[in-house]
Amino acid sequence: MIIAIDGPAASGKGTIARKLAAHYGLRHLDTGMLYRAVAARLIAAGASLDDPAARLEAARGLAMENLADEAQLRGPGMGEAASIVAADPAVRAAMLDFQRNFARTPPGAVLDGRDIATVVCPDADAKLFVTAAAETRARRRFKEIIAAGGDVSYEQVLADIRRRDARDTARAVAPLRKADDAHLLDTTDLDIEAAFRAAVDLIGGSTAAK
Ligand SMILES: Nc1ncnc2c1ncn2[C@@H]1O[C@H](COP(=O)(O)OP(=O)(O)OP(=O)(O)O)[C@@H](O)[C@H]1O
Ligand SMILES: Nc1ccn([C@@H]2O[C@H](COP(=O)(O)O)[C@@H](O)[C@H]2O)c(=O)n1
Repeated sequence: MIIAIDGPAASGKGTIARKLAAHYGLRHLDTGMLYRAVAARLIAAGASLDDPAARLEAARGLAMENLADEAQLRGPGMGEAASIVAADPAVRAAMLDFQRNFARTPPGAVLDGRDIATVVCPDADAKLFVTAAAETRARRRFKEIIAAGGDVSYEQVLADIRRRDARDTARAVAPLRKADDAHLLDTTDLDIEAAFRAAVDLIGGSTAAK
C-alpha cells in the first residue's frame, strides 16, 4: 500500500505520516528532508543556493548519509533554503527515482511532502492533503522550536511559514496543491490523536473503494 500525504509547512503531515506508517506497518519517507539535504550540501560546499550547476551537482550526489543529521537539517533557515532549491526542476527530477523506488518497495510506504499525490505517486492507494490555518501552524512550530531550546519569535515563524507557502504554491514545477482525488484534512481544530483517527477513517474509505 502507498499512502501519499501533501500539505503546507508545519501542517502536521509528518506527524500523521509517522503514525500511519506505524499503524499500517509501512515505511515512511519525509521527502522534505531530501530538499533540506540538497540545500545543506550546497551550504557546506560554500556554493550559492541560486547557482543552477551547483544545485544539480548537490542533488545528483545526494547520499543516505546526507539525511542522517536531522537536527541540522531542521535547523534555522533550512526550510527556507530547501524551498529555494526545491523550485528548481532539475533538482526535483533528480529526486524522483529515489522517492518512487522507496514507495514501491514492499510492503509499501507513507510519503509526505508537497507533490507526492500529484507527481511522485499519482497512483497511490490513498491520498491526503493535510492543512491548518497558518497561525495555528506557526503556533505549533514555535512551541516545538522553543521546547528544543531554539531562539525565535512567533512572528518570525509565521513569516517563514507564509513565505514558504507562497513560494511552494507559486513555483512553476510541481507546485503545492491538493490533488483532485485527495481527501482534505484540516487539523486546525484537531489534536494529534483526533487528526490521526480522521486520517485512518479517510484511508479506510479510500482503500475500501478500490
Ligand atoms: N493536530 C495537531 N495538534 C497539535 N500539534 C500538532 C498537531 N499536528 C502536529 N502538531 C505539532 O506541530 C508541529 C509540526 O508538525 P509536523 O512536523 O508533523 O508538520 P509537517 O507538516 O511535517 O512540517 P514540515 O513541513 O516542516 O515538515 C510539531 O511540533 C507537531 O508535534
Ligand atoms: N515533496 C516535497 C517536499 C518538500 N519540498 C520543499 O522542501 C521544503 C522543506 O520541506 P518540509 O516538508 O521539510 O518543510 C518545502 O518548503 C518545499 O519547498 C518540496 O518541494 N517537495
